[in-house]
Amino acid sequence: MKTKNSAVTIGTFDGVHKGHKLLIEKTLLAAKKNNYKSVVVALEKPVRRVSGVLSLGKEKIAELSKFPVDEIVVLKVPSEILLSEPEDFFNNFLIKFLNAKIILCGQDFAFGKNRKGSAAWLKKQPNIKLEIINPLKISGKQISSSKIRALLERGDITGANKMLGRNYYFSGMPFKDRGLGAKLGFPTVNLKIDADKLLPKGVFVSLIEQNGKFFAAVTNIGLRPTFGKTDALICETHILNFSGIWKKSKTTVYLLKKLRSEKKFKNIAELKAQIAEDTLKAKKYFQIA
Ligand SMILES: Cc1cc2nc3c(=O)[nH]c(=O)nc-3n(C[C@H](O)[C@H](O)[C@H](O)COP(=O)(O)O)c2cc1C
Ligand SMILES: Nc1ncnc2c1ncn2[C@@H]1O[C@H](COP(=O)(O)OP(=O)(O)O)[C@@H](O)[C@H]1O
Repeated sequence: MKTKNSAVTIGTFDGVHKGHKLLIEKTLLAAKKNNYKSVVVALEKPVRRVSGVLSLGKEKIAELSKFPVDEIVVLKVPSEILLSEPEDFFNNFLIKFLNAKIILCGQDFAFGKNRKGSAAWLKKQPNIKLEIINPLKISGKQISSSKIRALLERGDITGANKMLGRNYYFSGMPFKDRGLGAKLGFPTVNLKIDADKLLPKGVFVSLIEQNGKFFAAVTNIGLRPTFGKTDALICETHILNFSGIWKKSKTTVYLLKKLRSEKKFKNIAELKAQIAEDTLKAKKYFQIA
């Protein structure tokens, strides 16, 4: 049986940012106008090595599922289909499998061996309409996943959130650490986060969520240099006005604003005073006492 014709958008969609949103909305519109089904083809992760991803596979699917698209297809990276000649990908996957009639993509999208299947290449193929979407700009700056990654690496969470059109988040399971936080007067929820996820360093105003419940908080992402530097980045969150027990189930942290960079303090008293100040600033941000 022949499946319904489709309007297809293809991309890596790392972060599912505001530019991606525009691309998906245009795909939905094209599908509606022509009575086609709407399809998003997303690469599981960037083909080229990156310092960390904005969205892990599951997060990407969750973000893409917020749009009323008919179908989401996730392609493994690397996969045979992505490494094949662009003709194979085009004929077997896009035309025969998806019945694509319209393809929408960003200027720089390319698939197939040696990135031969570029937008220019697609334009030359018969029986297909190609719509290239110009990159969306914010205050004159082009939105892109690599730009957002660079902003996060600089700790510019405000800039990154603007381009994402949402607050940057990450999830993990809480784990028990050395118990120093409570002794310090600031207990923290420590999260184990997938090593592929990009984490900005610093102290942030944040929201912490578990089972749909959100709490105002402060989060430190760093190496804790004052207490004997750790090898890998640690992520710890002190919840404002909370003194219960945080359950050992999936927890998500949303970063709202950077307060400062992490630093090595001369002694515990100085670190304690600084965390007290961070906490006060976060309370002011949320307008809570
Ligand atoms: C808001 C906040 C800011 C922090 N800032 C720093 C910092 O600048 N330098 C540092 O060495 N540790 C910092 N820490 C980490 C503390 O050293 C950490 O909470 C303490 O070591 C507790 O460790 P534990 O998880 O083993 O109990 C910060 C923690 C929080 C919650
Ligand atoms: N305000 C709070 N913010 C974060 N965790 C809190 C808070 N109040 C109580 N807790 C509890 O304290 C635990 C962390 O205590 P802490 O001494 O920092 O231990 P750890 O060494 O595991 O970081 C949390 O897992 C949580 O159950």
